[in-house]
Amino acid sequence: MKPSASEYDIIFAGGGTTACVVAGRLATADSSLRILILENGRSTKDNPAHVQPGRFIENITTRGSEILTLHSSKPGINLDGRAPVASNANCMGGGSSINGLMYNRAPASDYDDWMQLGNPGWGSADLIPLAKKLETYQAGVVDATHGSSGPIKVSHGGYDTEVGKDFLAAAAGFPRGRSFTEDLNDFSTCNVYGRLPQFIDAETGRRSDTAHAYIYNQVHNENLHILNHARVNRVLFDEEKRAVGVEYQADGRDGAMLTAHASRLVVISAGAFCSPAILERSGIGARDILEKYAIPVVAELPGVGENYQDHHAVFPRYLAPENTVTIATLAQDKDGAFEAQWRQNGKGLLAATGLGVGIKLRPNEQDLEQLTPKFAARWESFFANFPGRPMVTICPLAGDILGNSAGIPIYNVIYYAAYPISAGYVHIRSADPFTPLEVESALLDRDEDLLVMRWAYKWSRELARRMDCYRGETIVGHPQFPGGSEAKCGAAAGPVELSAPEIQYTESDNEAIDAFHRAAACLAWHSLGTCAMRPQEESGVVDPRLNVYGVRNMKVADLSIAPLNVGANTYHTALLIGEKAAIIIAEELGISV
Ligand SMILES: Cc1cc2nc3c(=O)[nH]c(=O)nc-3n(C[C@H](O)[C@H](O)[C@H](O)COP(=O)(O)OP(=O)(O)OC[C@H]3O[C@@H](n4cnc5c(N)ncnc54)[C@H](O)[C@@H]3O)c2cc1C
Repeated sequence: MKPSASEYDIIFAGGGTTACVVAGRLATADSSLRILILENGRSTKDNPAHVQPGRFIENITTRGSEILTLHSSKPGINLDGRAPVASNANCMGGGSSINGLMYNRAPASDYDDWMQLGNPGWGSADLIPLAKKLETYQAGVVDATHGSSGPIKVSHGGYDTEVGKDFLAAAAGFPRGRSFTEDLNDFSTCNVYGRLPQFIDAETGRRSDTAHAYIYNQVHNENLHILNHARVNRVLFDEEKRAVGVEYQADGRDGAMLTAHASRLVVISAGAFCSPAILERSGIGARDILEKYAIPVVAELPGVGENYQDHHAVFPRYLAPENTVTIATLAQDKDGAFEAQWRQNGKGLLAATGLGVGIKLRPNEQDLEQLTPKFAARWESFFANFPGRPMVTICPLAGDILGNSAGIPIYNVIYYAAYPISAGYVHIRSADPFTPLEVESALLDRDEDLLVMRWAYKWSRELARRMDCYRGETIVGHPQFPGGSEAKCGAAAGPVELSAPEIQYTESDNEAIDAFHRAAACLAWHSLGTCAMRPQEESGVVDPRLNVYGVRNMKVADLSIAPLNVGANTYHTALLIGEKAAIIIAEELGISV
């Protein structure tokens, strides 16, 4: 699967999550198609760092890691001048090769909204059959939405943590009127607790990423070529604005600038940060940005790089008893028992993530009071008539997402806002592909977004302190409540009673929570929206067949095409976009996938 020539039928700029689905489906359908995938990062094939689920925190917390590209955003207006860091995966398989493996499907109404924006074929009725097609569901009943023979494996992994069990037990006793479900991922269920499956193969305990599921299993196909450490600079056009190939740099900054030719199609699939950047370097974008960097205008599309969205997340830290098994326990496995077990039967802590239960939470009337009248307009227009839409997702992690080096057992009770209102942008700062991008994250820019986080903090803490494993809060990783406040954080001997009264927060406490969020909220690695699939006159970049407006033979296929946010972790939506893109391209090639 090495490049043998510079002539191809289809070239993919980026070999991430979505690209692997599309390229893999097309290569399977027609092995005579000459396909080239140019991926900036390394190969992930059978690399334990990528295939062992338990190592995901290690992947994302290792400083200076080659598999994560960091983007320093502009200081946020609601963040006391803090400049949040956004990041994307930088390796074959993209996010699917390094992410937290959490299987979380968005509500059907999100895709129906996409369709109503002028995108026929992208509604839930079109996409749910693809959700079935792409998966082998090992986490419960195969039914109307879950599949049994797709390439992506979904299970509960190889190890259930006590932290997860404690969370569900606390939820059962927490008197706030939410029940339980067997399936949080049927595209409509919301506001109930349950298990959240993971992208893990139940039989092997391996991560189910798109590089292994769609590409690496096609070694027999000599027409499917992968080039790693190849950074796409720009797309090349003929005089009729037909994309005819790409210019890319191999092996880093000092590598040679090469070209590869595509006779049929160039697919940009470099993710929400890098796809708009490739478009801009190719002369597609807002005129003033292109002219600023002396890039000849090929197509004037002011929407390129705009509409950047993510989820806003916080990871409060709670203390657990000394022998609590968390993901950090893997580091203490000096005799290699976890490794041996994983190799023997795909079970144990290496076949787990420490995640696995949670709730997609919506406010009831009592909660809406806490959200104050400022939130009323947003509630009425976006949530009230869509019962499948969560306001936040809350889930415990047996471990510390920020890396727990001190050896103290820690668990997080993570919450993230499912639909922040704030939206930012991503643009180039130079025609040079190695210059860092200009990113405006808009994290918590809107006061309504801060209100949602305040509510989520209180809710998640009430659950956390009822968990059997609760031994109090760490001081760092929580609001600094004023002296004498009932809400003050610190170590505790054990959990409160399930029926204990909830903490009553004062106005000063609320201010402390907001200050904490300004200082600690972060982007959730769920970036999307920067090459939006919308009508061109509404700042659209691609049409419903993913064609870039104003040029020919060029499509975008990744999460950048999402016109609106989705209320769930985004791997699943990337899979749907990949399956849909494969069908669209196959139709145009006259083959079937
Ligand atoms: C740390 C992390 C944790 C996450 N956890 C979860 C989770 O638990 N559950 C969930 O559902 N989702 C999760 N996500 C989100 C999910 O994985 C992503 O949204 C999804 O994988 C994005 O898919 P994509 O195809 O849009 O982009 P990507 O998968 O990011 O693919 C883009 C690819 O393009 C490559 N590239 C970029 N620029 C160039 C260039 N110039 N030339 C060549 N190649 C280039 C990149 O290296 C990358 O491989 C997580 C993401 C991250 C990063």
